[in-house]
Amino acid sequence: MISVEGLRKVYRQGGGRTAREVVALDDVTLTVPKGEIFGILGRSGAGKSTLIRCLNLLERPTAGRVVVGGQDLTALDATALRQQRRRIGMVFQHFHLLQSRTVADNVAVPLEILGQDRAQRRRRVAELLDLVGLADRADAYPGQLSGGQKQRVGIARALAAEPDVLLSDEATSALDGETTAAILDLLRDVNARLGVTILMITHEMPVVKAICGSAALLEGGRLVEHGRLADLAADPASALGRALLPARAPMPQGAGAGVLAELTFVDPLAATPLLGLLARELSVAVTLLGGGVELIGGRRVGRFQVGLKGGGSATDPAPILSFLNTHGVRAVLL
Ligand SMILES: Nc1ncnc2c1ncn2[C@@H]1O[C@H](COP(=O)(O)OP(=O)(O)OP(=O)(O)O)[C@@H](O)[C@H]1O
Repeated sequence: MISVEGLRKVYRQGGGRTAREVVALDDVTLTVPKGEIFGILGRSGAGKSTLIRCLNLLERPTAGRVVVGGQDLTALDATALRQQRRRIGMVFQHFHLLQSRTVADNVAVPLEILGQDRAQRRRRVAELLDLVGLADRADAYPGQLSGGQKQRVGIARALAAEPDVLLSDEATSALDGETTAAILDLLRDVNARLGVTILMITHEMPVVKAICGSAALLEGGRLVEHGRLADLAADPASALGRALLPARAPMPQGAGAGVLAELTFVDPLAATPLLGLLARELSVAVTLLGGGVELIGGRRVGRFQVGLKGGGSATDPAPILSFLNTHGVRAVLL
């Protein structure tokens, strides 16, 4: 649904002699499949907002292509671009609602731009407010709403023109924990019911963990990693994976437990018999020292710290690690 190829954005900051160039995006290449909820993580200044503004061409990239639904946005003239932008809805951190308009009239803005008549607009607005759970607040003004309700209006407005893609720029960053969870539930529901592809920009890992199937990490304008959440979490070398499944409390010293290792696997139920196999085939005793199982990207991912003893492990753990790795368990020595 979204394909970004070699995206580069260079800003000029300052003027005259002190002018300097800032590379906000550097050769970013990314594909987001239809129906996916995709998270873009990164610290402040990593280039997240620039990426989202380049995705709908609010900002023109210095180089590279942005293809949405098969249409190369970077190749379009202004009129064609306005048409295509309707396929992309935007949700903002600070909502950007018109304070002098009611909830219903805020949601109707994109429909007015589309030229729909009053009856069509009224029908569609009622549908949208129902979808976001605000049917009873149609005549309220934004100033009379809570933050979570304002964001529901923002989401209804973003969906009004039936977009294929929703771009969410820190949509929950101004909300408390409970409200964040409710808004994420709503976005998940919108994704499941309408099939809208959602790209979420956030600096909060819990947001990604709660809702995304895949994610990417931006650092200094470069995309340093991306993939499916469960695969990232199962990869001990992945920075995103480490953040998804951080180390637990300090591990107790496994006195007499043998060589210490960390085992990571997707779907622990399928992997568990392997520990029995280790005992039978390599005569290795496995002592469980720590770890746990979490639901990440809709899949169960386990990470356990273990002691491995016997089977020659005291001197050479390589055969055990290689046995585990060939059976789909990522095993590293601690
Ligand atoms: N309009 C602009 N003019 C000049 N430089 C800019 C402009 N917009 C962004 N930048 C610079 O580009 C870099 C990336 O900024 P961007 O706002 O995309 O980061 P971000 O990851 O969204 O950060 P935050 O989470 O703080 O919003 C920063 O160094 C920033 O100073």
